[in-house]
Amino acid sequence: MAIKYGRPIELREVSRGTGTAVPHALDLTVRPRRNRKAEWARRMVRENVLTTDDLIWPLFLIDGNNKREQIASMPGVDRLSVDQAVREAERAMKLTIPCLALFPYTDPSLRDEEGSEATNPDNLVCQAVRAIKKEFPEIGILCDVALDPFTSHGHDGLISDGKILNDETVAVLVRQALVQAEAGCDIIAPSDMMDGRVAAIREGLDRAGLLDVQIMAYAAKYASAFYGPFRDAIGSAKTLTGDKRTYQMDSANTDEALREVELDIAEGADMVMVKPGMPYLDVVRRVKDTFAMPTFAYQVSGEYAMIAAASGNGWLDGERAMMESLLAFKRAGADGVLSYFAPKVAEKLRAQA
Ligand SMILES: NCc1[nH]cc(CCC(=O)O)c1CC(=O)O
Ligand SMILES: [Mg+2]
Repeated sequence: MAIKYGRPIELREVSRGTGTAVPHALDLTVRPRRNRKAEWARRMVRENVLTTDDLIWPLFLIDGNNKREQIASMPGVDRLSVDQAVREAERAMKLTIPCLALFPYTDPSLRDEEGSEATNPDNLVCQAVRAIKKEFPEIGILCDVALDPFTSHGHDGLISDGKILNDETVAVLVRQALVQAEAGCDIIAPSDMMDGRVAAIREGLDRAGLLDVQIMAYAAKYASAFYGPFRDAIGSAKTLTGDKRTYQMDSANTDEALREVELDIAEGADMVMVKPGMPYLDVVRRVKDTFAMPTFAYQVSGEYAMIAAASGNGWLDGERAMMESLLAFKRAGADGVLSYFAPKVAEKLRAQA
């Protein structure tokens, strides 16, 4: 007897010989629709749920006071001055969103070839970390580690003769991670895709006595067209020369993602991430099944923009598409999702509760 999904499928071939009392009814023993017949029944058999605990909310920062600047390619998302970011942290607390992720728009006058503003202990990100932690010590803060918000060329690393220098970049990333951790950041999230940076950052943190600072590695990060609106948001789209394909992954590969994740775990990552999200759900599933690590997905700016734009044009029910897109990450095995929809989702979940 063939067993498929643990169920003896030939049983239903056996004639019941009893028929049905209803005229024209098919003689079906199994009718999957029974379990979908009412809201209570659907709730009862539901396999995956999305909660506010699954959300990490990325915020964009800008210098100034009481300032909110719209980002054209991300309708509904603003760049925020530090005081406004603190207000959003308060909103996150009320909505029980566990963690914020911070990304700076660096003033062009502060960008240079080496991205030196990245290691300034008083840069915008560090200011925001301190300000948020002062008022809301209970909320988690994740800081991205990479040089692209700070370099004049928009790349994540140092460049020489048009080449991204791996090991020299890693040394700078360690210093960037240290200033962020010293400002009070809880999770260091290297998004640069240099080889060996997780081990180097772990060692740097440990030597500084920052033993409890976690590392969430952007372990399988692909060279993607879906980062476009993010690069508008942090102001690197116009200055970026070339592309990032010598360090970010080729979208054709999944075995390579497993090797990248394995290395980052061996180097000391506490959590791993797959990015982008929706076009890479197969990778999320493979990573979760292979390593059983806390696994996150980043629903990136382009994914947000697609849903927001279609919704703005009346082509999609934006709220339903948002909820469905986030539940898909849970189904694929993700433990959580970085999403620009985080506050909207949390509000929706609260309204449903
Ligand atoms: N290294 C920086 C970084 N960190 C997060 C994103 C993208 C996030 C998004 O698109 O929402 C990027 C962009 C990039 O690698 O070019
Ligand atoms: Mg790697």
